Amino acid sequence: MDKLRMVGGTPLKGEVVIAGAKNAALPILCACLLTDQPVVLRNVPDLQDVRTMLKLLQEIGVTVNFPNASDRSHLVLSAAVIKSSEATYEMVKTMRASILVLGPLLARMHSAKVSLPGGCAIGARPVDQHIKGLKAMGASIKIKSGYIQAETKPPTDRLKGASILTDMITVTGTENLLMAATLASGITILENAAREPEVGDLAELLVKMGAKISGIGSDRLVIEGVEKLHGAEHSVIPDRIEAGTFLCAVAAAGGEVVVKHCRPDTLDAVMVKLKEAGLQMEVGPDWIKASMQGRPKAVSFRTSEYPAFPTDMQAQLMAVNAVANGSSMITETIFENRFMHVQELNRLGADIAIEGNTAIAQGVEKLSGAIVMATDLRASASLVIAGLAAQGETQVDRIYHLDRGYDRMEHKLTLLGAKIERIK
Ligand SMILES: CC(=O)N[C@H]1[C@@H](OP(=O)(O)OP(=O)(O)OC[C@H]2O[C@@H](n3ccc(=O)[nH]c3=O)[C@H](O)[C@@H]2O)O[C@H](CO)[C@@H](O)[C@@H]1O
Ligand SMILES: C=C(OP(=O)(O)O)C(=O)O
Repeated sequence: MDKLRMVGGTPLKGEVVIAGAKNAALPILCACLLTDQPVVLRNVPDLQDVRTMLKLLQEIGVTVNFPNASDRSHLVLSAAVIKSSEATYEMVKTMRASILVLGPLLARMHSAKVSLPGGCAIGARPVDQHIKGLKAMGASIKIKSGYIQAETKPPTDRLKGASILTDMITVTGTENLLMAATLASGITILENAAREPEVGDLAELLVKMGAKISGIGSDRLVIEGVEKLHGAEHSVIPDRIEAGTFLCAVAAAGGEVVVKHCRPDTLDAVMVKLKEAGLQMEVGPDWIKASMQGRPKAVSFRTSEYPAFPTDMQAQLMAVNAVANGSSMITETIFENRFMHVQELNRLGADIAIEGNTAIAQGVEKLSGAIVMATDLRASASLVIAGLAAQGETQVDRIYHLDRGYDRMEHKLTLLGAKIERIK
């Protein structure tokens, strides 16, 4: 198992180029199942979850081509032939986003068998709203032997448009239902839809493929189903979480970094908090120049759905608070168990206590390097940030979690002057 070893204390300096968003790329890759024509994608991040999704799509019958061998971000996918409508437990257990094949497969093939994802480190994460929505669209769904078995009925076999109000805001739930609705007969209204930019990016691609969607970016999506979608070209939006992670690294370790090829307009809530923490930022159309002198100030925050502060940035900003001047309260409202990084940050000398869904951090002047263990994707990022700010050597174990969602993070940090290396 790979590890990251770093020696902290060096301020970061230089430029970092942000990759395409994992959470936009994953549903977008699944959208290619909705058409028998090729879909051309650019700015796809080269990370483990994308490789897993491509493997799953290939098992289903999708052909995947990289037109330029040296550029893994440019892909052509063709789902001309679907040979299987199944996502096995083996695939789904390594990546929950595999559930995103359910809506497109059901819409196009009229049946799908997808393993139930089950819980994971950050929470139970049920998919009941995906199932409820597809049932409202006329699908018959059984849960058998750990699998969601879904089908639509003759004579037309098409899903039917429906008005769907989800019990809570769900990102992949909205995406699954949105994709399914594009090929349904009639009009689907998704109320309480997730407004995350990644949902909007998927919707933009679907429109390019011939889907009729209005309300993109709002919490009410109206989809008029069409009989067929066609091929399209699309560039995945930049990853706001990767950009935010690098901004937090500068806030914690100090220095001056230009975060390039990002979308500052998708980072408002994160930038407000980092500004409060003392990070100086100059913002351009697709870049943020961030600089930090001295210690950050502690900032309290709570996670919530977009456009509020993202849960996927909670651990990274907590690492900043760990070395900040003062104390902060961090409330996690999306996932019930997303504080696994706290005990590892404390192993580095942080002073953070948990009370229910709130973490109370007393900033310390210096963290000291130690061996720590990554428990999930963003927890790993927070440990790397803390390790960069700590005195001495830190080793982060189990970075396969980090590799799921970051495109060569240690390489990008090395270019910024960090003393970091991967140990195989
Ligand atoms: C691949 C992807 O895009 N992952 C993101 C997506 O995950 P994901 O789409 O899985 O997260 P959701 O938005 O669905 O989850 C939000 C909350 O709703 C609950 N829920 C969700 C669906 C459902 O059917 N029933 C239910 O109870 C979840 O357990 C959670 O408490 O959004 C999360 C919240 O922004 C992010 O942290 C993840 O990075
Ligand atoms: C929780 C995350 O991803 P996933 O939903 O794929 O587990 C994340 O990106 O932080």
